Amino acid sequence: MPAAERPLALTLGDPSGIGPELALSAWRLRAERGVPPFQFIGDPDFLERTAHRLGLFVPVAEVEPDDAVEVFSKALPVLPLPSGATVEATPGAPDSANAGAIVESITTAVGLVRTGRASAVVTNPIAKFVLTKVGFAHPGHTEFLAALAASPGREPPLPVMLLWSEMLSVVPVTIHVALRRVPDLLTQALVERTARIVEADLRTRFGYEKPRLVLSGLNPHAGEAGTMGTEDRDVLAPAVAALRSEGIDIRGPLPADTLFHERARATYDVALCPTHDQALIPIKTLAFDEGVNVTLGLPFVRTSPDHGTAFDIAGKGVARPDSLIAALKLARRLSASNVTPFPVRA
Ligand SMILES: NC(=O)C1=CN([C@@H]2O[C@H](COP(=O)(O)OP(=O)(O)OC[C@H]3O[C@@H](n4cnc5c(N)ncnc54)[C@H](O)[C@@H]3O)[C@@H](O)[C@H]2O)C=CC1
Ligand SMILES: NCC(=O)COP(=O)(O)O
Repeated sequence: MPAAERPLALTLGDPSGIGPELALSAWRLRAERGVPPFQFIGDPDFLERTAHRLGLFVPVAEVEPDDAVEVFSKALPVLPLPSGATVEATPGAPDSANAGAIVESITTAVGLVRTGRASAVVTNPIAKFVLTKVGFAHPGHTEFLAALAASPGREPPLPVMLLWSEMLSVVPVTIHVALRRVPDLLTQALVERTARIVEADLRTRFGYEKPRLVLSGLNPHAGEAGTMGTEDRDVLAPAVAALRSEGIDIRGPLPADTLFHERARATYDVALCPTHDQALIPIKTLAFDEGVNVTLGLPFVRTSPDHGTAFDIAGKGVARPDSLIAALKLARRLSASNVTPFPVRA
């Protein structure tokens, strides 16, 4: 089935967070905002109760994956979890009892893409600590999806987190790790592998002819010639030189503090940053409602809103669906382009 005829697979996320209500809002705005057809993967009764509690009229329809697109104009299609797991959740009160359902929703979404019954995975936010508490071994979706994408007996692909918006796109080279571990993890090989994936995916998935990359420094003033830290000079600069010798358009390391003002942003398409917050603070400042988290380096398309579970506002009916809608629309666009899909299994 061509990607355009397949629904997106939208995961449950943390049911105590804002994800389920955002799914309801996105469905209600489907015509007005051009939201592509999606199916929510979770407990249909839970979603119905969520709509009722918020006073929203949203018909929820339990579907088989192949019926979701047809149903979407009339009702919000929900694919129950294959195990039959049900979900009970109090807004703003995360409970690890739901960890199984949260994870099953993600694995089911990937399975649907793998078998050609969904065009892409769109994830609702999860709170990492809720899963970690019950032994989940992955620090976030990004790393878990890479593990799910691994071929039997092979190393998982290196997943790359891209936060994308019309105004700015950024990539944290190290992702969900403590700051004190960054200098050890930030190797020349990691920078080079990350940049190659970014360059290739921006070209083949996003349609940039020759993407312009920059790399921000790790230390103040990009190390000030080695006097404020040596990583910029000894690790980042050699990585940039190697990548440039391969024909990749990348500059740096450049001081991080002057990389995100308007004139600087006009000189590149994506900024790679050594740490999570160096990358995510500028985009969440400039484009919190429009930003989309995209995992590059996978054999399928995965997007997500840029924000988290927002437990402080869950259940209050004030959460903005803009970033989820942007994530659904970008997933549709990327899955319609020339991506190498999973081999379709019968
Ligand atoms: N893709 C994912 O699964 C992500 C998950 N998280 C998780 O979310 C949890 C909470 O993280 P925080 O740092 O508090 O970030 P957060 O994004 O959940 O909330 C930060 C602030 O932004 C507000 N906010 C977030 N989304 C909003 C929306 N759609 N409309 C209106 N206001 C919104 C919240 O009310 C809060 O004041 C963490 O446990 C983290 O692990 C965080 C980022 C992404
Ligand atoms: N801060 C971004 C974030 O935590 C998203 O992580 P992931 O769950 O998409 O890996």
